[in-house]
Amino acid sequence: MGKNDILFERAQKTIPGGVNSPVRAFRQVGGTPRFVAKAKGPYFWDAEGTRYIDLIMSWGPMIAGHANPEVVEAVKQAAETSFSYGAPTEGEIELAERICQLVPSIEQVRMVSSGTEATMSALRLARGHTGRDLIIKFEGCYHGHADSLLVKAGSGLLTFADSTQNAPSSGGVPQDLVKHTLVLPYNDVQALKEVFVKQGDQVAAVIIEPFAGNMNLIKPSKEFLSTLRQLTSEHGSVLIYDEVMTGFRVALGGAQSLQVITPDLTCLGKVMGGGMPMAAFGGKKEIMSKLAPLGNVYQAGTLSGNPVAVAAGLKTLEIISREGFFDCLTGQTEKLMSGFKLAADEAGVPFAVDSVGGMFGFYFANEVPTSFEAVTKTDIEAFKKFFHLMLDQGVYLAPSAYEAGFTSITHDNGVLEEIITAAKTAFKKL
Ligand SMILES: Cc1ncc(COP(=O)(O)O)c(C=O)c1O
Ligand SMILES: N[C@H](C=O)CCC(=O)O
Repeated sequence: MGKNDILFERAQKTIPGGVNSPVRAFRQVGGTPRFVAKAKGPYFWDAEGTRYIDLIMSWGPMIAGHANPEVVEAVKQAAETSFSYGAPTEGEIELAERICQLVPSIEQVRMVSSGTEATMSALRLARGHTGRDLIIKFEGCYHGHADSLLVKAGSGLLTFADSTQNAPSSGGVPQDLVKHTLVLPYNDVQALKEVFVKQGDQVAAVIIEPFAGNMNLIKPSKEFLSTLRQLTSEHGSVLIYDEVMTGFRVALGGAQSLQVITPDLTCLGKVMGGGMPMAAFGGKKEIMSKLAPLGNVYQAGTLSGNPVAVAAGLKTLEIISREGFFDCLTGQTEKLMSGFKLAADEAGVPFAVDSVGGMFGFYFANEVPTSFEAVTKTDIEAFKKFFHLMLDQGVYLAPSAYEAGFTSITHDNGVLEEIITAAKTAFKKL
C-alpha cells in the first residue's frame, strides 16, 4: 500500500468520500486519488514523491503556474498585514477597477468567495431586478451547487447522479425549488425560441457557460449565442454569462470578448483569485444598484473581498495582461491538442480535440461533440483507460470525461513534448 492509499483510507474516516469536492474522488475512472504534497509551475508532487505534469491546474485558476513567485510574494506581503478585516480596503477598489477595465460589460462588481456564491447571487439579483421567478439553464452546464441550479447539471453530478432527468441532480433539493428552473439542450436554437414564444415574459434570467467546460469542452454556435442575446433583450430577461471558468482563461476579456456578446451580468471566479477563494459577479450598473446596501436584494459575506485573495487576484491579472500572454497560452494549448490528435491518428484511435485559450477538450469520438447528449455517446471506457495510462506516466488529466482540461503559461515546449510522448505510448496501448 502506497502513501496515497494510506491517506485515502485515513481521509475517508473523517471526510465524506475522503475528499472535499466530489470530482477529486476518481469515481468515474476508479483508483486512488493523488494526495498533493507540493506544486511548482506545471508540476505537482504527490505524497509518495512522484512528480506529475498537471493538466487540471486546480480546475483552472493556476494560469500563471503553481506557486508563481510574483503571486507568492504579493500574497506574503498581504498576509503580513492580517488575513481579513471585514472592512473595505483600497485593494478591493483596485481589483474592481481592473475587472471593469478588462471586461467592459461589467460596470460594477461585487466580490464573493466562490463561484457558487457568484452564480447564486447573480440569479437572486436577476430575479429581484425583473420581479420574475423563472430561470433557464442548459443541459450539462454546471454553475456551482446552489439548489435551483442543480438540475441536469454537469461536472461531478454527471459521474454520480442521473443528470438526464428533469429533476434535481442532487438529493436534498426540493422539487418545488427547481420548478422555476427550465433546462434546455445546449446549442438548440429552436428549443430556445419555443420557450421564449410561450414563456418569454416570465423569464428572469438565462444563465450559460459561454464555452461549456463541465461536460468536457463544448462550444456554442454563433447562431445559438446571437439568438440568446436577442431573445433575452426582447423579453427583458437578464443574460448571465457564467465565466467562472472561462473568465481570464480563454482570453483577457473572457469568452464574451471572443464571442462579441455583451451579457447583462457576468460571474467570475477561479483565475480572478489566482488560486485563492475568490469570485465575483458584476454587470450593468442599473442592475447592480439593486444590491444591498443600495437596493433590496440582499447579498453579503464575512470574507468577501478578502485582502490576501485580492492580492493574489491583482497580481495574477497583472501577469495575464502582459503582452503576448494569451497568444502564447493559446498556441501552447493548441499545440498540445494537435499532438494528442496526431498520436491518436497514428494509433488508429477515433479521437477529436478542441481548445480555446488555455482550456481544452478531447473526446474518444470521430468528431467534436456540440451537445451534452453527444458527449455522453463518446467512448467513456476508452477515456478511463487513457486516463490511467497517462497517470502511470506522470501526466495528471481530469479524472472524468466530463471535465475540460487546463494549461498554464509554464506548460512550455519541453513539458508539452513530455505529455505528447506519454500520449503516443498510451494510444498504442489502448
Ligand atoms: C462555470 C462554473 N460556474 C460555477 C462554478 C462554481 O464555482 P466554485 O466551485 O468556486 O463554487 C464552477 C466550478 O466549480 C464552474 O466551472
Ligand atoms: N468542474 C468543477 C469546476 O469547474 C470542478 C471543481 C470541483 O467541483 O471540485
